Amino acid sequence: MNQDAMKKAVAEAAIALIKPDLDAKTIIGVGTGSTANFFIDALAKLKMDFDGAVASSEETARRLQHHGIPVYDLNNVADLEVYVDGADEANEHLELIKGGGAALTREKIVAAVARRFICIADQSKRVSQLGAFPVPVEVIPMARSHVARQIVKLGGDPEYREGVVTDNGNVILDIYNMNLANPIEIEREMNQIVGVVANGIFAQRPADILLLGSSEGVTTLRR
Ligand SMILES: O=C(CO)[C@H](O)[C@H](O)COP(=O)(O)O
Repeated sequence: MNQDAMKKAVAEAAIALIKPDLDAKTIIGVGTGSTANFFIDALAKLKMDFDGAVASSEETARRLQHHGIPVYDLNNVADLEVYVDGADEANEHLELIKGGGAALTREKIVAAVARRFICIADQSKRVSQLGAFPVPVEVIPMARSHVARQIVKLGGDPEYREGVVTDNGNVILDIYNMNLANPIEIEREMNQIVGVVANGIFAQRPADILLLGSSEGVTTLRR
């Protein structure tokens, strides 16, 4: 089974998981990336069974709308039953690194609001310790150098993601070699730096369910 087939399999497993709880009022939070795209395409087949979606990026909003799924502004949504999204890394505690697609801030906001966060990923994303994947940090453009210097003091090696502007008009620093033995602490410390909008460590709000695809099938991990 190739990687795309695994992504499709976990996307369909997420659909099977949420389907029994859908009703005409359900609004679903939808993530960003290639795995999330498989989820959106599968979700389209159920579009008569729920109300609509909140998107974690402009790209996801466009894909949902292309399928005829209504997209709501999160500010107008009181209750978000579930959020489904991919990840760049996931550990056994369902703590994640996200933001390879530069959508981490909106992803974090939607994950914070949702009652359940289902993470979908292929087996290659599973790690024993987070941190081989560089941690993306969304930064206010004028603070880029200041934030980079502060991150060096925390032990990381920041690299500016050239040419990328987020949906919020900001820039991304990718942080290499950060020691993430305690991801909650590093997530907090990076959030303290003036100019940081959000960082891609999802440890304070990890996933509730992780669906991992491998050639043997889909494994479900719960917190
Ligand atoms: O965090 C993300 C986007 O900001 C994605 O969920 C993450 O990069 C995984 O992407 P993919 O499913 O394409 O491997």
